[in-house]
Amino acid sequence: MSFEIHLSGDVKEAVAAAVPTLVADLVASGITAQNPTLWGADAEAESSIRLGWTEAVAISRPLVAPILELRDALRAAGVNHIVLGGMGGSSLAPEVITNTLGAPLTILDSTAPGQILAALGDRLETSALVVSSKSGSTVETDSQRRAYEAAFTAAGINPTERIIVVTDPGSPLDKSAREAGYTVFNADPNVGGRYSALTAFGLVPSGLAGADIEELLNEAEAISVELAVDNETNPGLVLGAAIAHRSKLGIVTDGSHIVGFGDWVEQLIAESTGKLGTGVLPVVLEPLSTEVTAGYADTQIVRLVDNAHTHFDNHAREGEILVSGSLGAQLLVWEYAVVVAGRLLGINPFDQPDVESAKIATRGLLDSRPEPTEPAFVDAGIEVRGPAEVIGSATTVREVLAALIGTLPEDGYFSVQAYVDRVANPQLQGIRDQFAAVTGRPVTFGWGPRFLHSTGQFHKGGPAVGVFLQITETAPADLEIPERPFTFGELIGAQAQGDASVLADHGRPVVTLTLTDPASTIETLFAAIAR
Ligand SMILES: O=P(O)(O)OC[C@H]1O[C@H](O)[C@H](O)[C@@H](O)[C@@H]1O
Repeated sequence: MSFEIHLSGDVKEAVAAAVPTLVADLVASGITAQNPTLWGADAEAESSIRLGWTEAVAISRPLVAPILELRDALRAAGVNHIVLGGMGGSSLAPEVITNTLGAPLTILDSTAPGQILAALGDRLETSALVVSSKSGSTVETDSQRRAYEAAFTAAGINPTERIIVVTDPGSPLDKSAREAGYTVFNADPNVGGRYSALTAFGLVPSGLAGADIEELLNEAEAISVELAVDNETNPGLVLGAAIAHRSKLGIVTDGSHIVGFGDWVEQLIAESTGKLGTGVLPVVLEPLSTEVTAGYADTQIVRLVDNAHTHFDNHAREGEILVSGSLGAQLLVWEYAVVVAGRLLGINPFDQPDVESAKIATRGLLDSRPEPTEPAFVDAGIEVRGPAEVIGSATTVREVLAALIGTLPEDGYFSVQAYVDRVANPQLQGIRDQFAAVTGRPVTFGWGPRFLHSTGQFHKGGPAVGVFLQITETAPADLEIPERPFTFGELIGAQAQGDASVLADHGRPVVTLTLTDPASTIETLFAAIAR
């Protein structure tokens, strides 16, 4: 079987109670037939143009041959390194696909100047860039394209031979890229970004990088009939009811062949469900994370394993969800499950009403260029900024972190948002485990600006129980964005500040720590998290 699910304990009971109604309401066949009325009248305008992913396998088949032809032509021209510029739904699927299938792909979903500089300095002579943007107007992706165009040109390489564009037909990027002479792949416009894994957005960069995309489509096809049938064992209905059971979902990869699934599914769940004050918070975890071993009443654990039934017999705990299956099947089952969960939660799983607010705040800051705010204090090279009611009389990072953690509500979560060069400072992610141990609550970690296109929607639109720690850096070097009035450093700075102001407008506590010398101050920061 290409997908298996195993349930036990109270989540099994919750699913048994919810699924018969979903079967009686013909939800599974309705999704497959692209019935836009399943999420209520308010969602209908959006859902009527967002269900194309249910037939993505059939629509994408004809793309396979041209992608493989281009891959071979690039290889013949000496290109041996594919870079992907794209955010959220335009890069998270290729990331999990290529990591799982062993095809090397450099993902550039950042505006951190150090990360852009490092990518530009890595095998430029033999690189090709895939620029992926559904809307064709995402500022990060546009900036990445500009940087590569300039770098290719400066190196004497014709950008039209090295830049490939994936976008919706008729987008601003579609028009400008065709005019510039780039190779363009159009995606199905009736599929939203986070549901686009099996469309051109998932397939073009993955196929160019060498992944077996035909097999991926076969894997998804193998589960599609099961997903369309209105019966109580339908995996989309069962998983959908299971993930809607609690307000937080800990996603644990535990011996699965799939690498990095959590980051892809995190966007799908957070953007689809986190709105109107409700939603399921995805928390990407490891088997030994505190959230898994401590077990919180509001946090459902789902384990991605390689055989759901034998794994349960051998390892898992009562009350967990276990899923196993091929990558192609997982992608499609989770897309069904999330829209089923959306129906159970009473929200529209196809919009992202709060993402725009951070973009507007960022644009405003880039236009008005306010004077930088002075830090409340500086401790050992770390500048501290935040609301007076949180900072209070604190004079050290340790004290301010304790004060911020003190604002966590009983049902809250702690969110770390690092607007930092992740390639140069990967160890910063380890801070998540430390906060999980000291807060006793679920902790999420996101690299900025990447997470703005993923969990950012939930932070603003979901239940108002998040507490936020921003970590920014004084980057060692900055980089111009060709023909733009701001640099990469100014852009990422405005993104952090813009999102902080929107979170504050939502009444959420946000403290910003700026590492003035990331290489040396990360250790200081780790030491400041009191145990
Ligand atoms: O593909 P693009 O249009 O560039 O969009 C990239 C991302 O932008 C926004 O943040 C949306 O909320 C995401 O759902 C989307 O994946």
